[in-house]
Amino acid sequence: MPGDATLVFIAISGIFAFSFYAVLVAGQLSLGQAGFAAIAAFGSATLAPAPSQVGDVPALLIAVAIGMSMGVLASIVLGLPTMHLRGVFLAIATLGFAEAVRILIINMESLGGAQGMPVPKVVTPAIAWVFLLLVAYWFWRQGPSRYGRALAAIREDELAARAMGIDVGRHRLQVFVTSGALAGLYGVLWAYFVRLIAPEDFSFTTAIDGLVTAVVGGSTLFVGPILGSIFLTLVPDLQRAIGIDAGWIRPFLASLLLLLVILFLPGGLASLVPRRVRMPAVTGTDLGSEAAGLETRQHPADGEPVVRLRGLSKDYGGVHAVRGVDLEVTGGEILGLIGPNGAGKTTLVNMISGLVRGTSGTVEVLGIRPGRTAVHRVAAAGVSRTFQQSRLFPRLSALENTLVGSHVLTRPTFVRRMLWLPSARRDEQRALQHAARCLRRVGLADKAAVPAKALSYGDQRRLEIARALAADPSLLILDEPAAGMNHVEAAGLSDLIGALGRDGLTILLIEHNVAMVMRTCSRIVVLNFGEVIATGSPEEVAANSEVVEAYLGSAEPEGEPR
Ligand SMILES: Nc1ncnc2c1ncn2[C@@H]1O[C@H](COP(=O)(O)OP(=O)(O)OP(=O)(O)O)[C@@H](O)[C@H]1O
Repeated sequence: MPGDATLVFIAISGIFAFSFYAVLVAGQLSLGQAGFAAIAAFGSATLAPAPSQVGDVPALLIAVAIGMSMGVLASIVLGLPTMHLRGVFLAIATLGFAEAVRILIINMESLGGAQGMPVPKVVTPAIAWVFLLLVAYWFWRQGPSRYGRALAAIREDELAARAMGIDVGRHRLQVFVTSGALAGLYGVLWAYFVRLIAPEDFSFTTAIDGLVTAVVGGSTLFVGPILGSIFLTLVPDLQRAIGIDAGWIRPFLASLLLLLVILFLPGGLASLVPRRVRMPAVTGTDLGSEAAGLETRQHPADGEPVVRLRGLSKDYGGVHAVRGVDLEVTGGEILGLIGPNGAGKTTLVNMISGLVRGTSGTVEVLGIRPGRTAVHRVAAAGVSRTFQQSRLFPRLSALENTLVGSHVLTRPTFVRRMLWLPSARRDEQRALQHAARCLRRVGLADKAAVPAKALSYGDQRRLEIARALAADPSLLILDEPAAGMNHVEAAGLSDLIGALGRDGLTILLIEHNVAMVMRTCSRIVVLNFGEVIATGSPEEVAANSEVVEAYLGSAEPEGEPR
């Protein structure tokens, strides 16, 4: 049976690991937690009333409130200027912050300098574990909520998450602040347990310990940090039990484990825990938001303008990718966009969905101005898309991918899930049913539980469509959805697109499979060297000599020029 100190260390290292987990679930690597913990530890020890005055538990609770608030404040101050940084750049910037805090504290006489300051010992195993369980509860409820899924989507593919209507900047700051609050909690619990806190307690190695614990335990399932902490805290105990008392063994083992986990078990120990994906029973096939009981969306009526481009151009240095395109797409149209490789098709739809800003000209889509409006707002307005190179969330199941697609239609559920309110369950159930219907519509109902990365290429293309459909879009943009599909699959896809069009959806289809475009679209626009060279019905376009010369002339016998 582990001793009291071991129990406390497991709990508080677990909390510290959760402060890394909080950001890792959103794919963010930050190493400033030791700095937040130091600010919270020294701040609360200085400002909170003494336990002898107000009692142990009240003193600790006040210290926790002070420490966590300081962690939140510090993370906002650090987060605002650094949130645009990604990957290793954010890690370096936050590490620099933590070191600056440590050096500042060493030089502050009032905080005891390098010697540190004494703090009364108040934390017991019971107190530490109550805090750990509260934190674990938070992440348990967060995981399958709309917020938790949005974070997982950001981790898997930030650009695709934006295109699904997720406000990536806000979510990244939120997890950073959560991480600051938890690091603050860790700092206070540490201070009120070890009796003497010193700046060295919050050094670079402390941060690495927390990170290793989170990564070894697993950064995609909430039990990960607890597993990691139990494992790594018990190593010294085990060493002592078998009579090896060398101090280097724990850091050595931790580093070795980190290497092994990264190489062979990227999901950490938590990935050994089996996960369930519940496929809800589905009724009906209507994919509209109203039918799904989700936020309702008003689609443009037939003939109403959906997209209006005026003199739209995009230059990349000397490359004129798109030149002076004028185009209107109206409600209920299935518009095909064809042209040779490099003609500017993807650049054009990137401008329509707001991913790329035009060099000149105007874009108006569903009453908003993509390029001047954040990508997630364009998605929220009803523009949904697939990508030329599949951009699914690889480690999420097909059902979860589709649920993320419904982000813009669903209401937040995290806080209500924490409070166990029935309305949250109801909302989640509706979202699940809607997602399941979208999967069924594209023929993937039996693949709901399969991670996107394990699907066949054709299924991945279909899943992208299901994910885009889940937003109940007013404009659906499909960028080469049939690429890599065989003739039978492409014909099935063409039927699906036709059926969606008959349901009133406005669709913009980029495709090199000309036979499919001719069969599916009501109107076709042909681009060549960034310019529109023809617009008209499939028959008109097929008969246009300029189009035949620029593109169709190179058609292979089966009608699939590349
Ligand atoms: N980010 C970028 N930076 C520089 N040049 C770019 C960029 N994106 C596209 N281009 C160039 O713009 C031109 C149009 O590219 P785009 O991908 O839009 O064509 P496309 O018609 O979609 O081609 P494909 O059929 O091969 O997908 C090409 O010459 C391409 O090299």
